[in-house]
Order: sequence, then C-alpha cells, then structure tokens
Amino acid sequence: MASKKRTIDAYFGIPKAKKPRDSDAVVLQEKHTAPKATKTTSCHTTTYDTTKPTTSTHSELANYSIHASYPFPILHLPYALEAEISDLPARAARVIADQPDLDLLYFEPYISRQAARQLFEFLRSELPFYRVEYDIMRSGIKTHIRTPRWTTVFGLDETARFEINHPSASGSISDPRSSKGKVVDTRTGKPIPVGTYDTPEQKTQTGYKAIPRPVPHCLDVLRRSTEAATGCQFNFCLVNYYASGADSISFHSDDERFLGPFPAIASLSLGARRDFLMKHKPPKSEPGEANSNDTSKGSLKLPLGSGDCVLMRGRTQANWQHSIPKRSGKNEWDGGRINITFRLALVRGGTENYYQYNVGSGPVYKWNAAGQEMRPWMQTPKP
Ligand SMILES: O=C(O)CCC(=O)C(=O)O
Ligand SMILES: [Fe+2]
Repeated sequence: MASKKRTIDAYFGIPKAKKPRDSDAVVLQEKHTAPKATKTTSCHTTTYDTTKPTTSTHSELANYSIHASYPFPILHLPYALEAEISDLPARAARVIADQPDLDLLYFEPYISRQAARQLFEFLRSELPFYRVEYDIMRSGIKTHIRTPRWTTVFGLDETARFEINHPSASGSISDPRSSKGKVVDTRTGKPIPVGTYDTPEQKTQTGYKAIPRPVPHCLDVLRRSTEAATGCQFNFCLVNYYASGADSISFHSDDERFLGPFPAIASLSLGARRDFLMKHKPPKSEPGEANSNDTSKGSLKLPLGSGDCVLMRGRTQANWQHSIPKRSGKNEWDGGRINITFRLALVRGGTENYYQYNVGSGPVYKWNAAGQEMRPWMQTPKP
C-alpha cells in the first residue's frame, strides 16, 4: 500500500513505536467441528483438528474460521495443502544485499508451484475483499483515491489481543456468528471497545475505530510457518489481489513508525508473474536536486513468480521504495495475482491504519467463480 496512505496517521501524532514485550501474546481461538490439538507460538494460539483424512470429507468442509468481525465464515485449508504450507520454505533463500541499505531474502520459490496455485485459487475464492476509496489532501487540494487493486487485512497490533472465546459464554454454538473473540488490552486483559466510529468512545480515544479481525486459520498456517522460516514475528496479514495488469501499487515504503525502525516484512506472491520494482530513495538534502525518479543510488527488478517470497528487512524500508507497476499488452490478462504481506505492528496506529486503507467502509466483495470476477457479497438474512 502506498506510503502516502499509510503514513497519514503519522501526521496526527501516532506515538513512536515501542519495543514489543515478550508477553504480548495475541490469542486466537477458532471453532472447529473436532478440535484435537493446540499449537502455540510466540504470538498466536490456534486450536485445530490435526486428524488427516485420506480424502476430502464432509467434516473437512465443515471447518471454518468464525468471528463476529468477519462478514462470513472463512473456510479452512484442505488438509494436504495445510500440511504442505506448514513446512516451508520449499527452497532455501538467497540474500540480496549487494546495494546500499538493501537487505532482502529471496525464496524462489518459497511454496512449491503446485501448492502456490492451489493456495491462490483457495484464497481468491474464500476471503472477503474490498475496493477501498478515500480522500487525501494533495498540495492543499482534496483528492479522491480509488485503490487500484483489491485488498483485505487481518490482525491486531501488539498492545491488544483477541480474548479466548468460550462458546458457552457467547450464546448458541450452532449460530456461527455468536462467536465474539473480544479485543482485550495485552497488559491488563480489559476489553477494548471496537468499531467506535462516530461514537463518544472515538472522542475519548479509548476504543479502536477499526473492527480488528483475527487472522483466519487459512492464513495463520502460513503466518506461523513464515515466522519459523524467517525467525521474525508477525501479527498482521495484508492481502492484495491484482485482477489484471491494470491493477497495481505505486512506489512506496512500508516505513510507518508503528512498524518500528527496522521492520521485517515477508511478501509472498501467488498466481500471475509480476515485476516487483525497487529503487533507492533519493537523498533528502538538496531540494530540487533529486527527483522521485532518481535511481542513481540503485534499482532492482524481481520478476516475482507464483510461490516466491521476499523478506524485506533491516534498513530496506527506510531507504528503498517498491512498486508493482501496471502492465499492458499481451500480458495484461494472464490471470490474477495475490500478494500476502506479513508484518508486525507495534502500536494501535498500525491497526487503525491497516483497516482504514485495506477494508474501509465500502461493500464486501467475494470471488464469483462462474463470472470469474469479484462481486458484491450479499448477506443472507438470518431466519
Ligand atoms: O504486491 C506486492 O508484491 C507488493 C505489495 C506491497 O508492497 C504492499 O502491500 O505494501
Ligand atoms: Fe509495500
């Protein structure tokens, strides 16, 4: 996402990022038809069924991640795919650090091509997507921005976590939407109001304006294996869907203060191959001397294929920008591409920013397989 958008909060005094505490555990409970085991990592606990049927069964299809913040239950991965992406990388990474301030790990691929194709199809079909629009001030003029790609996001910054949900305390288990998984303060365990737009809480700043959403199981499997593969910790998962070459992301850095000074961002590609361009930021000093197209300090093009992963770390975000440019001509319609980034947001500003610019307040869309396009998702009325 363009830094112009993501850095808006910086202008409104988001506090400087603090070091995360070891005890800052985000707890995510998901409801399954047959919970069998619990796996714990430094930041998430997920209860899930480890029974591996040899074929696709009815109970497998009945497994969903359910949370009040989701527009609809989100299907779990098929077992075979889950097993494959629990054990990554498919191939060791190479370091790319041969230019000033650049520090990348490039897994080519990170996920086998076959599993990447399945994961692409699965996520495009099962996740809720948004086409976010918003206004910014550009040179004193109010400008309307239409995000040129589909987006969705899950996660919560280190200052809060999702409370373990006890089905008995949240009503009938047979109603999937009764599951609450409240947001609570990491230190005190006290509930934090969410979705406080246009309410008194918004003014007193006690609540989240956003409605944070736990990382669903299908992405959490990948989040956990990516933590293991990179040695980094992540609490946010941003997803971009580029339907065609007309969808893009312009040059930006993911260098917001809420990510801390040396953020590690794992960026995974699925589906169509797209060029990932990087260029060193122009020197700040002499105004007028360097323009934004200045690549004298270095540039790089990675033609990211399905299953590839780039870990951007160290001084990279502070000094480099990256983009996925539009592409036209014969390659414009060679299939969509999904990009998943895992990040670690340290403070509330990260949560507010990510939901504002990746979910927004517009309609929910879901993939329509027959029409091969995103269509507005209609909520089925409860009986
Ligand atoms: O799609 C990509 O590879 C890059 C996405 C990106 O830079 C972002 O979401 O910040
Ligand atoms: Fe980015």
